[in-house]
Amino acid sequence: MTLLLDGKTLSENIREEISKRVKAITSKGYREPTLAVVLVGNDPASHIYVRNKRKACQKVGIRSLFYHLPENTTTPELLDLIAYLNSEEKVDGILVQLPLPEHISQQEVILSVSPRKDVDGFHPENMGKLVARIEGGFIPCTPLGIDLLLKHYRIDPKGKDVVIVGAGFIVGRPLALLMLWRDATVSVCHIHTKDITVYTKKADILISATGVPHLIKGDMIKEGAVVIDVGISKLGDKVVGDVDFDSVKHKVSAITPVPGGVGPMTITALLLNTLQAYEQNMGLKDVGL
Ligand SMILES: Nc1nc2c(c(=O)[nH]1)N[C@@H](CN(C=O)c1ccc(C(=O)N[C@@H](CCC(=O)O)C(=O)O)cc1)CN2
Ligand SMILES: [Mg+2]
Repeated sequence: MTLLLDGKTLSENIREEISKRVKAITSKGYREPTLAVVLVGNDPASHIYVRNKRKACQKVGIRSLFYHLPENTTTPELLDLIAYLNSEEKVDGILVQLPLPEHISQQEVILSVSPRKDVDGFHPENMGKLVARIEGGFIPCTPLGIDLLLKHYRIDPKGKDVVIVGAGFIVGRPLALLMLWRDATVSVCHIHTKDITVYTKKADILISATGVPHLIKGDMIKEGAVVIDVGISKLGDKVVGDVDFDSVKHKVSAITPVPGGVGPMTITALLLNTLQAYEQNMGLKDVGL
């Protein structure tokens, strides 16, 4: 029997808990948590993700402020906005949707967000905490969502061979650090890997985050492996992942669907990070809340 790792239902349950926590705090007279969402340009997928994030915020009682800047925004203009949001006491979290237009320096933008408001966990201070295994930083949303999904289904990466396909900044690299934190033996494959099948075939837990539709086929996988599919691509009208679900599903012990697996967990992790930013900003733990 193959276990379907249902990120949609788990997300709904966690969001319910977040909503209860927000209600409990605001009913004591505290203001609501606030997330500033920044979108530059008109990438259609980014528009959808931002809309979904804002809807999710609204449902759990997090206020979201939306800053939609034109495609031709310059790096200094964007940095000015971020400096303002950093200084605003009532803004707990700042999220700059990626990818940014080519002419904007992603590096400068990431460095400019205050580490205490960096709910995406992209600032080097937060990435550094991931390297050093220091609690209390922000963990990037997709890696955190995957970690929560594995925990929920009692899949412990400790001592396992975890193979990550894709070494991107948003998922692959921070996920490798998080899986090391969880005591897994981690391999990361990328565009220059000679033969990814050598690695995928030995994975106890295989996580693919490439955006190449149906890259991972059944004959590339070890019998009984756990497969986590981070990819989201369009094939015609269908949303598909990196994993060729039909050829893989009978061979594995557990697998995430696309949609409804990692995607919703990414947004749930953002809500959790925003709640964490709010609680730290308001000093709620100091007053016993
Ligand atoms: N600042 C950030 N930018 C980006 C991030 C991020 O974490 N922070 N991640 C990705 C995109 N992303 C969130 O921003 C994201 C992608 C997909 C989903 C999702 O729920 N997917 C659905 C399917 C969606 C569909 O039908 O098209 C699913 O898997 O069920 C959520 C978030 C890049 N940018
Ligand atoms: Mg999914």
